Amino acid sequence: MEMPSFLELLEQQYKSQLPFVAYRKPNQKQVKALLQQDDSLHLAVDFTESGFVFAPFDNADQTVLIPNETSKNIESDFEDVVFKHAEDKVFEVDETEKDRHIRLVEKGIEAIRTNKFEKVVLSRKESVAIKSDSVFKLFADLLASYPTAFVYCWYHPKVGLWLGATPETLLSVENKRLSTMALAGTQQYTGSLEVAWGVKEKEEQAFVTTFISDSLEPYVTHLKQGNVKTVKAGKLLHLQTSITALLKSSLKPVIDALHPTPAVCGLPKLAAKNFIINNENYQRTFYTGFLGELNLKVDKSRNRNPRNIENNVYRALTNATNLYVNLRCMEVVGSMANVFVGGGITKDSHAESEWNETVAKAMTMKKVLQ
Ligand SMILES: C=C(O[C@@H]1C=C(C(=O)O)C=C[C@H]1O)C(=O)O
Repeated sequence: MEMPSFLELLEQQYKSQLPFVAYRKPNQKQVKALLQQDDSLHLAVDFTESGFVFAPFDNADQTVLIPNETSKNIESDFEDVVFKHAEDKVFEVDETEKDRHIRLVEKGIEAIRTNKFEKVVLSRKESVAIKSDSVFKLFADLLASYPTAFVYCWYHPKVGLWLGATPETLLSVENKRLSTMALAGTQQYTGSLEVAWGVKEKEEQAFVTTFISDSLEPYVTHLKQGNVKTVKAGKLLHLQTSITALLKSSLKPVIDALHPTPAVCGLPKLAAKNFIINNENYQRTFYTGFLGELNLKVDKSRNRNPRNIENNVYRALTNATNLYVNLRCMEVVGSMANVFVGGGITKDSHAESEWNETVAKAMTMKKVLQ
């Protein structure tokens, strides 16, 4: 399907107030969408379901599912339209918000120094006016601006409308092959990937790697960790370690063990999570939750020519799950967008730098909103 017709179908679905998700996986051209045919709220309960999941930060809350079988599947190759952005606009600093975030970070550092936990990820929400006349233009702009991210637009009339371009995989499983990543540590990209990292960034990223490997251990075999490398996400750089393994259990216990990882919550998990819930002055809802394909059947046969009968007999249907952490995202409410941003706090954090980091992260979404 051509991109304009694809976007038109999404627009019709949205106008009819019916749930849908449109998404493109990192470094791919193909944009897919699931269009639900009624407005019921389906839930993923044990992760044996098939469809697209949208899970909140707090795993005590419900995970929404757009079921695969009963939804209409459409896809299109994204044509790279060039979007003209004004030179990065300088947004005015909201001094009240800055003070509030700095006080929150200082409280976090204090809690770490008095041994309440080792790391906590603290975040805030910022409301920004939407200049664009269509959310689908925003979506297309995100697709064009962030080719290496998982880019999505998700809607349910009973939940809301979210868009994002996340650099972080929570978990990918194809048949039994599992891959994930430990992503943390942030600095601005200034033209090179050859950069030095401070002790604070190296330590906070190492916390995430250790946690992920330890959490996976009971459920996998052949666990392997790659080297730590620098990766680019929009105008930011992060430290990343790839982790692979063979899954020997079902999905649910693995997801429960991983989510929320110390990349978005902290360590130990429960103490950090309680601190976040009691001290951030807003509800994260789906920010730092996860989203993506759950148990979708993908055709992995090498020869896709339908006339090649021999190959089709051996068509390899793979069961694939590809989940991403909901970062660099926004919730659209009327003509405003709530942009969500946070950063990892350790004993070596400086509150002012942490504020600046959230300002830089907010630009990922603000760039398409300006
Ligand atoms: C919490 C966010 O990002 C996470 C925190 C990072 C950090 O603290 O350096 C880096 C990448 C993400 O794992 C966010 O983008 O809001």
